[in-house]
Amino acid sequence: MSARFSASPSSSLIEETSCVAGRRSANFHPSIWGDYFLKYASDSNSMSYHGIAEEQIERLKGEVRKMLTSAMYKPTEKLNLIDQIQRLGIAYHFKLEIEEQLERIHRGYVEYHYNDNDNELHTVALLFRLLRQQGHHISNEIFNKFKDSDGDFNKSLITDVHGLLSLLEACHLRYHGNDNLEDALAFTTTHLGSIDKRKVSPYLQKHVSHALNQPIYKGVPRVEARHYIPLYQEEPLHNDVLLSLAKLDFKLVQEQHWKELGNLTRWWKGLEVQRKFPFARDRLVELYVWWLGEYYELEYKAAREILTKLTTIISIIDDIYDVFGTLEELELFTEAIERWDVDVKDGLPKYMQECYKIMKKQARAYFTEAKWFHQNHVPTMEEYMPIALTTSGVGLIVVWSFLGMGDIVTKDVFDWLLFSDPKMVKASAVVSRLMNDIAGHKLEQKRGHAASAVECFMKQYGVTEEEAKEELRKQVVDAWKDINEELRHPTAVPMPLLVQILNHTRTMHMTYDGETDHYTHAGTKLKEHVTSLLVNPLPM
Ligand SMILES: CC(C)=CCC/C(C)=C/COP(=O)(O)OP(=O)(O)O
Repeated sequence: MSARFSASPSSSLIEETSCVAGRRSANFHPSIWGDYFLKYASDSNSMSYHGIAEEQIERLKGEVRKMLTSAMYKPTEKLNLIDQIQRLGIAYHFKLEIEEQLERIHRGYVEYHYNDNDNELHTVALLFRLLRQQGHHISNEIFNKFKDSDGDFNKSLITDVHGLLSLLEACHLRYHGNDNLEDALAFTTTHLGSIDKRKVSPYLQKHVSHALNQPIYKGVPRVEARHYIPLYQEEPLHNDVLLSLAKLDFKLVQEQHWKELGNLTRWWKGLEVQRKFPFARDRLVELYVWWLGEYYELEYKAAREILTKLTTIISIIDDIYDVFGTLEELELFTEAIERWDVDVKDGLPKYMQECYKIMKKQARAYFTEAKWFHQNHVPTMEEYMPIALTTSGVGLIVVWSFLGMGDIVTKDVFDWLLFSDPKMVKASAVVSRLMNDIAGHKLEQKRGHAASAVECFMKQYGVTEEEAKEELRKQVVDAWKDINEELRHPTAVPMPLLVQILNHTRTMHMTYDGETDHYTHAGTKLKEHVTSLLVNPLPM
């Protein structure tokens, strides 16, 4: 007999349901943060640090703007300046200036081939990375001049640690068929992994060991800025203006984040989630940090709030389908969602109707996975992937994340998103789903979970777990190449929106990198990110 949900859930609901035979429990660890951030909740708009820092920040911004536009700097110096500004997390203040400077540098490169005589690996690799990142066309053949007559990268480069580091970072922007960058990735990884520490400064050593684990292009911008600011301070030739601006800006924005998270904690407590859904993951803070990964700027306050609230609810729904609900309950629940009226009488705009449909599609996909589990069915990859890409939640998240982005999100953008099956969104979903499946495989199978891509692949192709994971990792690499290609001009929709999807992919990559699902088991990597972004002060 299955339990019935009452209109107002109470603790008796759980007592009633917990005795149902066959119901699983995942024993998710409780919230790590509890009420920690409640102390920051506030209805007032004032921020104590704001007044002190704002004037200083404006002055420093003016100085940086002058540096960026000054004719005194050579293109190479400008590239280094832009790289530092981006790594320090302050590029959003200089979007137009950076765009204009890179445009000029690109023109110089295309029309005057100014770079052809540049044999410094660092400069060439930085030029390549910054231009591709901005959507400009630049061929990977630019690196062929660093190869010898056998087609291998020149052995003399091995001692150029700075150059190798920049080449490694550039490799992550490769497209399909950029074979020399595949070689470059192997070459740089091998040689950077065995550098002679006596010959390299401690600053450069730290930089190298970080880049080997976390390439800048795939890193979450706010997390990387928090890592880079203190590291940049150790760089003997650092620029004081950039450093001061980065620190002040980080602190000012952090104060806003504290307040948002304080208010979200208050909202979350009011929902009494722990009492009503004790079986579910309580991950408000982790989700908030995910969405800081998408946008951390002050202007996206409302967007972060929308995303955090909606995804805390989706996370509970995910646990109802994946863990707690019995098949009969899940059927009732899915039918109830299906009954949501899309054709509301007064006529919702079409894109809003689509939001309903997406939510229904999500519930249907969760239900399909639940049925597979209850029927012990291991689908083929062809059967599995369309459903699993939906349950990755990327389609849903991209729609929700665009809602708070203001006027840049036009009707055409929603048409592209909802009706054209965009390659960028699909590739992002592939990265999220496959990395999630690889990371969660062992523990999910132990507690009982629908088959993941790892099992589907093993069964269909008769291979071992390691072989399946290896193949799925290759598919992740290919999906990243799709993403890189979609960022080329002319882009399907304005670049900031694609960067938003890129940021989502980066956040998922960070969460599911390796063999642990860091969202479910939030006590290690994600806890470190919460601590560094929202608890530990940035040394001033
Ligand atoms: C991107 C979205 C929708 C975020 C909301 C929270 C959520 C459901 C996270 C994924 O959990 P999981 O790692 O258990 O995922 P799954 O159950 O799909 O494996």
